[in-house]
Amino acid sequence: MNTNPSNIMALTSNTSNKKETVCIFGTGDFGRALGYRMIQSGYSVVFGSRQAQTSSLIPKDAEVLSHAEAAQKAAIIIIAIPRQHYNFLTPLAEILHGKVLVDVSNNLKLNQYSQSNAEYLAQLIPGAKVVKAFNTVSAWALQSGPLDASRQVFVCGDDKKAKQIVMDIVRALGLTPLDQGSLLAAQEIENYPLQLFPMWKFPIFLSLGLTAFFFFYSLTRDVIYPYVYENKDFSFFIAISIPNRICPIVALILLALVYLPGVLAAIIQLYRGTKYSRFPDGLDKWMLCRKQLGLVALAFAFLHVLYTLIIPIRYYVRWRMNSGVLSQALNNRTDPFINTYGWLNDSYLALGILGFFLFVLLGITSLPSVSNSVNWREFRFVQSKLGYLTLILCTAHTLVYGGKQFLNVSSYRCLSVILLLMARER
Ligand SMILES: NC(=O)C1=CN([C@@H]2O[C@H](COP(=O)(O)OP(=O)(O)OC[C@H]3O[C@@H](n4cnc5c(N)ncnc54)[C@H](OP(=O)(O)O)[C@@H]3O)[C@@H](O)[C@H]2O)C=CC1
Ligand SMILES: [Cu+2]
Repeated sequence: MNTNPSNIMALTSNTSNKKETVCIFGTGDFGRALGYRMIQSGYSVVFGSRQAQTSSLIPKDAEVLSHAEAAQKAAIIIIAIPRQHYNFLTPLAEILHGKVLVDVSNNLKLNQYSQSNAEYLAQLIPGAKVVKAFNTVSAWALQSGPLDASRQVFVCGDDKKAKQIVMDIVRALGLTPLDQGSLLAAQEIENYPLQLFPMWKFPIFLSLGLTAFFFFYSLTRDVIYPYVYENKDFSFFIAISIPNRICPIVALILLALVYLPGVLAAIIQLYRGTKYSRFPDGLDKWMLCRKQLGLVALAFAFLHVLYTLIIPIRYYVRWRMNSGVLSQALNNRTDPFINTYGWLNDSYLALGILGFFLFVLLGITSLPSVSNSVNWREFRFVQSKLGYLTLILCTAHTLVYGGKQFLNVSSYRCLSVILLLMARER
């Protein structure tokens, strides 16, 4: 066993170009990819395999030995073998005693086993120091260079020193280790690769739901009602007018939902009189996907801006403007200039511009490369103070636009269409 400080020194110092020997059990896709990458980074690699023969696929600078022989050559052993074959390790328990065992395995289903693979390994070889790592990088990403995929490697383990050694290897391979704590975190780490955009699911489904709701609401109000009661065909509203009504509303609701859980959490903390208790599960998950909620909201706000910018070139708008001018001319009348309208219109546009500007600023500061360059206090300042200001500006923008008229007309129109439908049913 040689996990003494001199070894750790050798691993961390960049001046020694020959780093220590690492053993990899299993010459499958992942074992080979990892071995290849390690050799490139200056490590000596020994493979432990069932057949001690070199195939052309195995990196040529690596030795291939039996499991027992290979294990004796290194203090760190990476187990690149699926969990269901782990029991072949039991006879090797004596050789593996005191060594750092790195579990890289993944499962096929979420929570496939009650115990995480890494904990199972630790239980099989009680004398070894098990560290979970590398399961979130693919063999493909390792071979094609780290820039192509996520560089983050989640690491967890009960032995601090062992974890440190593994994190240094991760760094030497050009990846970014993220310490996730003790081996208890392994279950969660093993579930990561099986999840599909876990943080995006809720924001995306929510925005789709809201979009559908407001679409039918606006359809009833602006297309079906005029068609039924005034026999006017405004179906072309579906292309721009209705989307441009949906986008700001959904953006505003989502943005409000970014800040609502923080308020709820504060209320819960005040009510409970302590901040040292867990939040309800739903609130916890909601808090965790706030960034994604905010980014989806920003996308909707962006669409709203685009839809608004093209208003002057729309045929319908130009036609309405022209016919307004014509009817004034024909009736020999001039509409007076109303100062209040000037103020209302300009202030609602100004609020919208400022709100959108701050919204974009919020989005930019949530990018990892930007948020890494500011400290926690600065980040908090931008994300909370600026966030609330954005929310206020955007809400004011919407209200000045004519929330009152909008709601009155809408509810009246929607209700009458619904009543008509019900009457038809009978
Ligand atoms: N492929 C990938 O992109 C990733 C894989 N992983 C994990 O890495 C591990 C290996 O995956 P991968 O390389 O793709 O799988 P492979 O099927 O390609 O290789 C598995 C290797 O395990 C060894 N093995 C198989 N059966 C036994 C057994 N009964 N006893 C002893 N050794 C056995 C074999 O090596 P040998 O013939 O040399 O004995 C075999 O090559 C898995 O746990 C997987 O979840 C994690 C992240 C990404
Ligand atoms: Cu607007």
